[in-house]
Order: sequence, then structure tokens, then C-alpha cells
Amino acid sequence: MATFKTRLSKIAKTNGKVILANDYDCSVKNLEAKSIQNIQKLHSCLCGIKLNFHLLLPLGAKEILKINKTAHRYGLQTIADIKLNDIGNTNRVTAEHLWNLGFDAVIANPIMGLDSLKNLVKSSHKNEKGVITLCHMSAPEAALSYDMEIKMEKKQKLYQLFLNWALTAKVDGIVVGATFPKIIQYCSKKAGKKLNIFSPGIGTQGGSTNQVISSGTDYLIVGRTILNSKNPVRVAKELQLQSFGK
Ligand SMILES: O=C(O)c1cc(=O)[nH]c(=O)n1[C@@H]1O[C@H](COP(=O)(O)O)[C@@H](O)[C@H]1O
Repeated sequence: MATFKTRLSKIAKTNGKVILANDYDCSVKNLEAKSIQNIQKLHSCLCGIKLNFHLLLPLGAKEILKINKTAHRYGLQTIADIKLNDIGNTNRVTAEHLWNLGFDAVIANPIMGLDSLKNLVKSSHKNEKGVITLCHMSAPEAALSYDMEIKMEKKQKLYQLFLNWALTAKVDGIVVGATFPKIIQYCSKKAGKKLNIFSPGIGTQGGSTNQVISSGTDYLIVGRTILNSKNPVRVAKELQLQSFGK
């Protein structure tokens, strides 16, 4: 089987670079049916779907597996957004559960340390699964931590260290918030084709699709801008076109 990176780029060539963040509030019922409907309605404008704790906590394994299988039937890649960050043994068991649930990739937090990250990447790649690590998050207050100056070999910012670790550990991609286009530009220049950049924070959080695409983002992660709109298909199509640089 091809790698996660290859599988995602293949579907993105025809469908564009939008990944749906399939997030719902606690008040929403029928999460499984809603998610499957989203895939059926929106799949032609998406390359992937990301499931967060919004679904992973209330739903059971059977429902999650069904959502992942449905996404795969339409050629979409699926990402578990749990920002995994623990000791090696816990990471290993967690990843195994996620792969059994049918996910193609996991979002992890590199604060776990370089060696743990390398181990996670190695075992995930053995299973043809992907690892995406946080580099700089989208919330404005995230700058306080990700822009923090640290002294590790040289003076640098935390996100610069996380970018270097992502490159060293050979992760598949990094998350850089759409609300920080200059940092996307910096990471894109440094990483070249070695890493994909995933940018959440479009629309509702204030990020602009055109700006992040021209800054070097590879994939857009979009939730509420699509899900809360009166016409999700139309919005997803617009984002798809913009993701092609049109
Ligand atoms: O890892 C993420 O996906 C993530 C990182 C980040 O820095 N900011 C961020 O918003 N996210 C996630 O991306 C999605 C964005 O959703 P919307 O703001 O509704 O488009 C949510 O699922 C967030 O949890």
C-alpha cells in the first residue's frame, strides 16, 4: 500500500486540498448519521476528514469504524485528532487502537520529546499510517507558547524546534495555524517537499484561504465554516476551488 502522504496527495489532485474537521457540539444528536451524510454530500470537494474528541468520546468503536469505512469508500483519508502526547508505551497502544478503528493518520504533540516521536513515526509508517505534529497552533494565545524563545543548541523559538524535530523524525506533516501565514511561509521554505503543512483556522477563526495557500500550506482543515453554513456543499466547493489556487 502507498504511504499516507502519497494516498492523501493522490486524492487531493482530483478533489482539492480541503480536509473536513467534522466537529459537532454536545447538543447534536445522531453524530454517526450526520458524519456519514457529510461524507456522502461533500466527498467530491474533500481529500480527507478529521475526527476530533467531539466524536471520539461520545461514539463507540463500531460507529467510528463505520465512518472511517464510509470515508474510504469515497477515497478520503481519515485523521484522528487527539494531539497524542504521552510516554512511548501509551503512544504505542493508543496508535494501535486508532489503526484498528480504521484511521490513516494521527495528530500528535511533539512536546512528548524527539525519541518518543521517532518511535511513534517508525511504528506508524510500518503500518502505512501517518503522523502529523503540531508546529504552531491557530489560536492567538498559542503564540505565547509556540513563539517562546528557548535555548536548545542555539537560541530559537519553540515552533522552530518543533519544525526541526518534525524533519528529523520524518513525520508526514505539521500543523501550522492559518492565522499565522508568516509562520506558514517560514516552515514551507525550511521544509520544502519533506513535510506537508496542514492549516486549520480558516474562516471562523479568521484565516484566509488564499493567503495560506500562497504562503505554502498544502492542506486546509476546515470545520465550522462548512458545517455551520446554510449551504455546506457550496462553501466546500468554493474552498476546493481556492485550494487549487483558482
Ligand atoms: O490540530 C488541529 O487540527 C488544530 C490545531 C490548531 O492549531 N487549531 C485548530 O483549530 N485545530 C483543529 O482544527 C479544527 C478547526 O475547526 P474550525 O475552526 O471549525 O474550522 C478543529 O477541529 C480544531 O480542533
